[in-house]
Amino acid sequence: MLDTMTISIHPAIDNGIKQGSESFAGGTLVCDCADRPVTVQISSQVLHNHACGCTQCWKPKGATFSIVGVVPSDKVNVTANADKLAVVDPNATILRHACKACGVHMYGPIEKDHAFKGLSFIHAERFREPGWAPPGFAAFVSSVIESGTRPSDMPAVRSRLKEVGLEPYDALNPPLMDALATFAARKAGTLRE
Ligand SMILES: N[C@@H](CCC(=O)N[C@@H](CS)C(=O)NCC(=O)O)C(=O)O
Ligand SMILES: [Zn+2]
Ligand SMILES: [Zn+2]
Repeated sequence: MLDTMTISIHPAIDNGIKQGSESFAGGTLVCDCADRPVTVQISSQVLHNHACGCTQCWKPKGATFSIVGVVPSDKVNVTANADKLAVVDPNATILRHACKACGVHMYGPIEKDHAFKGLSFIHAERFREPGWAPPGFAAFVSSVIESGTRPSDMPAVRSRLKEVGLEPYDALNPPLMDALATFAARKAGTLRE
């Protein structure tokens, strides 16, 4: 079993999670291309930022988790080299727009009928500017097994997440799970206010 100190979660988490700034109200997301990088202007702080262990979210090379959060979709504007963007999977709930050259996911709106419709998923580590809200929990933790983490290492992964203050969940955290269930109950006509 891996020692908790040797477990790598994500570079921006392993080396100490940086605090956000109260006054941060957005900035520019940049892809990894040296030539003609895609830039996306975000006019909002990132909300519900978290570590995600799923196989679908973009992560930097060597990372076990992604760092992902949301902003209102009307706060997202592609400002350069939009021609390099393509949707990774048009059938997914999150329409992840990735740079075709470097692979970085720049923004992923939810446009279908869904509790999170109108929000776009972004990777705040791609902001040029500091001050973005740090991740506050870890989601889809068990899913890291699907990208090659040994099942026997999962206790160490969860211990390390707790050690750095990110409560591990195997889906989303309780407030977001409640939002999904509230949406489902409203649709089913079973919601009690
Ligand atoms: N175990 C699956 C979980 C995938 C999953 O459900 N991801 C979540 C967190 S990002 C989701 O909301 N996906 C919606 C989507 O990918 O559009 C995997 O790792 O691929
Ligand atoms: Zn790129
Ligand atoms: Zn994910």
